[in-house]
Amino acid sequence: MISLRAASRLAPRSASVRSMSAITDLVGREIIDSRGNPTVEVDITTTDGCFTASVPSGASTGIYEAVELRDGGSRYMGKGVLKAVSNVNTEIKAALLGKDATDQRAIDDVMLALDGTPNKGNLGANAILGVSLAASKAGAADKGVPLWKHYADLAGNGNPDTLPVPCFNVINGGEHAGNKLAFQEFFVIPTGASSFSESMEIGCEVFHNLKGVIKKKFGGDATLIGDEGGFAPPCDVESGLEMIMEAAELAGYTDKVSVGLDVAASEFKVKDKNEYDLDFKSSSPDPKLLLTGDELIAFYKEMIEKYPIKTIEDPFDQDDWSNWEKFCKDVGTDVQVVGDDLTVTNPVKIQEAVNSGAANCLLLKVNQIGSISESIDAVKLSKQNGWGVMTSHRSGETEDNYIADLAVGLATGQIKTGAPCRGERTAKYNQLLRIEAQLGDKAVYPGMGFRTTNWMGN
Ligand SMILES: C=C(OP(=O)(O)O)C(=O)O
Ligand SMILES: [Mg+2]
Repeated sequence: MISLRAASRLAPRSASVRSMSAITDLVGREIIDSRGNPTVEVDITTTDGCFTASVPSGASTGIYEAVELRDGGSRYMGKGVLKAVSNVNTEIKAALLGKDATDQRAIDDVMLALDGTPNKGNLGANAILGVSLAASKAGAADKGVPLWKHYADLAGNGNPDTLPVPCFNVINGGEHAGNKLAFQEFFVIPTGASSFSESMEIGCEVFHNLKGVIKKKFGGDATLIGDEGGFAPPCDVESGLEMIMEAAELAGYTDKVSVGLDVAASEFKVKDKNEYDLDFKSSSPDPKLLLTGDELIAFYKEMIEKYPIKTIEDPFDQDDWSNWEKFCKDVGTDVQVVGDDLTVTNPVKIQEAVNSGAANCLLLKVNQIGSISESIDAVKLSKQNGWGVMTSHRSGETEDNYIADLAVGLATGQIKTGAPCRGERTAKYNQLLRIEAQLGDKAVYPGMGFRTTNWMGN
């Protein structure tokens, strides 16, 4: 026989009978991320149960991101997060016990006030975000709805139906791999698929064929993988794009895929010069690979002519506004120009980029800003200004899969969460397959329409 408590979970509670879901306990702990570095995990207990969330961490972090509190010292080579954990277990816990987990904005506001800095430097964005995420899971459970629906409700986005187009990062370079490749991420994007599940099939088949292409060209050692599960061959930018298209052709999907790049150019801008060093990982850099901003723009345009590139992220350094503006003005109608280090999921930075026309898409990384409510604000501001939004993981990840729900709930239309391998990446893709099944016939896959999705919020 089904218990009353279990029965109550099967149907959404109506607003009139729903009681407040008070937080009765809050516990932070240190766990390990996909790179073997400590990160914060938080349990929130309410009358509905215990809800756990964990916080990701970047390697090519933007200088304007909210503060990720690390302990310093010798433990875990200075990367411990016991200070952030202690902030969860003391100050944040004391402030939130008894608060309603369904009132996400109030919970986040309490923590922002408690921190009292513009960049979460006191409590740590990693402490605040862990609690914010766990609270969102508790809130969804209290309402008896899936997490993606709860996120949609928090954003005023009605009943979302749109799965994101996955940007599979199948070649890793930059700070995410030990190869010579300067650009950080090379995406194969199944824009011609007719459903999310078909996009997974295409992504996986291209990925497997790419392994063969790389092995033939560079040998088996070159098929080792980088931080996000993509291959890390000793190739240059153009041959990376070429090999992805060759793999797509071998898999029979030339007409169904586009490609994209995350250049992560802040990592190789030459300090105080309008120059970018595309050989920055070499001990004796090749001077021919030192490009000015204009030369880099010319190179991007040449690649856009030759390959079906639909999106380019961080083409320039986070402070190089003039090159961003020039580039976006030139190519922004046809190609998505994505702000990551430039905008750091921060409404102030996004507004600056909107005003100057430096980008036309937000990369949504919740730990750059440090709370769910502020992430929703960032998405709303971007959408209101006609931007695209790409939901993103970090290069250091955990098994937590909430970004899949966030991508659907906020109708971002696109997601990047690595290659279709490694558990911390597949956790997100597999959750999207589950959500697609939950939506059934209603599920929409935007394909080429990934830049402008059905957004019901305001
Ligand atoms: C996911 C990325 O890498 P990281 O998490 O290292 O910033 C990125 O730059 O978009
Ligand atoms: Mg990036």
